Amino acid sequence: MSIKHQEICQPVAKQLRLSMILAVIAQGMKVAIWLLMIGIIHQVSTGQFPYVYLVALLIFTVVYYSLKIKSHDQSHYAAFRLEQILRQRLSQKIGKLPLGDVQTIGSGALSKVLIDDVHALHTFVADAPPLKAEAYSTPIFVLLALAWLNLPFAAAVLAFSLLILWVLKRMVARGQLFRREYGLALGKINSAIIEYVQGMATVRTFDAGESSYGRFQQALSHFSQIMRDWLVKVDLSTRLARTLFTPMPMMIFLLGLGAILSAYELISPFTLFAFLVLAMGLIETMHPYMGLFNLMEKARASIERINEIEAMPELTVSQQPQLPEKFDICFKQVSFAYEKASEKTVEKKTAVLNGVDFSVPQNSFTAIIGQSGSGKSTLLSLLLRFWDITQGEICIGGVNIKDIAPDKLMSLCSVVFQDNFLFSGTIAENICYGVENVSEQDMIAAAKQAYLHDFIITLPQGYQTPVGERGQLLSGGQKQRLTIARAFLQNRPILLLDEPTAYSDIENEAKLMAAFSQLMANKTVIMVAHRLANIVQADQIIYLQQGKMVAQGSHADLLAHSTPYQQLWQAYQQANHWVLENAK
Ligand SMILES: Nc1ncnc2c1ncn2[C@@H]1O[C@H](COP(=O)(O)OP(=O)(O)OP(=O)(O)O)[C@@H](O)[C@H]1O
Repeated sequence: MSIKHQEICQPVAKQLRLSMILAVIAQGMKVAIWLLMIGIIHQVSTGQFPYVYLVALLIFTVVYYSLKIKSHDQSHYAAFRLEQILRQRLSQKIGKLPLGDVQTIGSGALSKVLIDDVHALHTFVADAPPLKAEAYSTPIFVLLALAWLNLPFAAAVLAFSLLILWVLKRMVARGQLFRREYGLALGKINSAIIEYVQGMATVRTFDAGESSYGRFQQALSHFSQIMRDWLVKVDLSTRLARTLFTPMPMMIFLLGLGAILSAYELISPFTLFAFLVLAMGLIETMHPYMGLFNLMEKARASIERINEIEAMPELTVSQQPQLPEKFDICFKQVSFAYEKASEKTVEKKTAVLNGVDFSVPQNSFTAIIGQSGSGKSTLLSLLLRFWDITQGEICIGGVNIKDIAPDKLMSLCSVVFQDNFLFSGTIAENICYGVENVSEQDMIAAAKQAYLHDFIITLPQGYQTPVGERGQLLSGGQKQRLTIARAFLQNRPILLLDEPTAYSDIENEAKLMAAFSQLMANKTVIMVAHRLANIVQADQIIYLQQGKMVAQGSHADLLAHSTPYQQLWQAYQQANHWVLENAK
């Protein structure tokens, strides 16, 4: 096992070592059993009854199988333990990563690591240690036994075995090259299938599946091409090596050499027979080596993916965390750029926010407006430390958010996003999520405040209705109002709203805004909004354009002094007028 394997198996290293020691002793027993069998035939051929040999054979066989089973038990138990340890370690690690990184990797890829890769490692850890012990120790035992029988003949067998190993190594190297290409081609097919199946609704609506299906077809023919190339380039050497790995070539070699040596009376016919039996065993022990190699190759990619996650930088946590006593918010010269894999250097990264500087007094209402992509949602993500800012400082109550423990920071903020994640529990569980000891009365009151109660009571199971996986049984607006009900229950000092009326119709929007004004009372509120009508009441409006602040002030201030805002307001009025005119 390579260094990488050893590192990842460290938590169960002791148990794996025990498994290997037991496997080595078992293999020693196995060679002893072969020697006993040869001895029995020798005694029978000389007219003696091999009492002692038979008893010894029986005992050795029982011990051999017991050790072998014990060795496999140890490695399998270790594999189960390691699987559990790795899943715990990885989920703890994911919990400490910046949320933005978690979103970038994606839930699909992360669950693949936690489920498939950890499972692949289980198979490797369960089977590789005994195989490794067998593959390396048996040839040594066999060669020692051969050397004991006849040293020069044993040296010849060793030379022939090394030749076979050399051929095998060459084959492995060629196979390795192919394996990489094979992996890449298989990856392409997989993503083409996932894209085709997951995006089925879009695929059917827009191109009747032709272009997506075309991509899948392309990946498939690329894969077939690689397989054809493999047949031409690699298959010949594979078959050659497989042939060498059968007992036949070794048998021919031994019989040829043995015939010559016994013609010169250098070995007896019985020694030749003993060599034939033992050398067959030697060939047999090389098979686990091939199995081991296959296992290692399969585990390698999984180990790399697990290591990648374990090596990711965690959200930095202050050694002396502080808890703010006030809840005003301050963005000081904040700049930020998303790090993309293709843009490793800071210079190359495109800034999403550039020198943003504003304060939100405690219990006031600040609205963030701006064109799509101007960085409004990013601003909220930065306050929650989904990502850490590149330059500047964000403070709550004068405390830098990096000095607030991440869980405490979260406990200060209620968040209502455009796309709200729900757990696959009931409506009641989702409303009360993250809030302890909620009475039914309080929960219903919160649902009423969020204009959700009337809908819930129309459902046959009421508050106990399951919301489905990720809340898919509820509409976008219902999900959003459920999150608003949760925010009512949480009653945290800071409220962050990202397009809170995105899913509502005109009637509900008015109701929601009324609900929000209740929710916002005595809280520091930042609301990202597209609909300007909802924010004319804001104490302060921040207008972002391409990551820069172009205006700051109340609606009245901005209308009086900010040209960009005046233009925006005019455009908004015209659009509303146009909607009303056309609706008549
Ligand atoms: N996770 C991410 N990784 C890389 N780039 C991102 C990520 N999220 C957003 N961006 C980019 O950052 C810029 C700002 O995005 P952001 O979502 O903050 O804008 P926004 O003003 O909220 O837009 P909208 O009004 O459309 O929601 C966009 O150019 C977007 O492409």
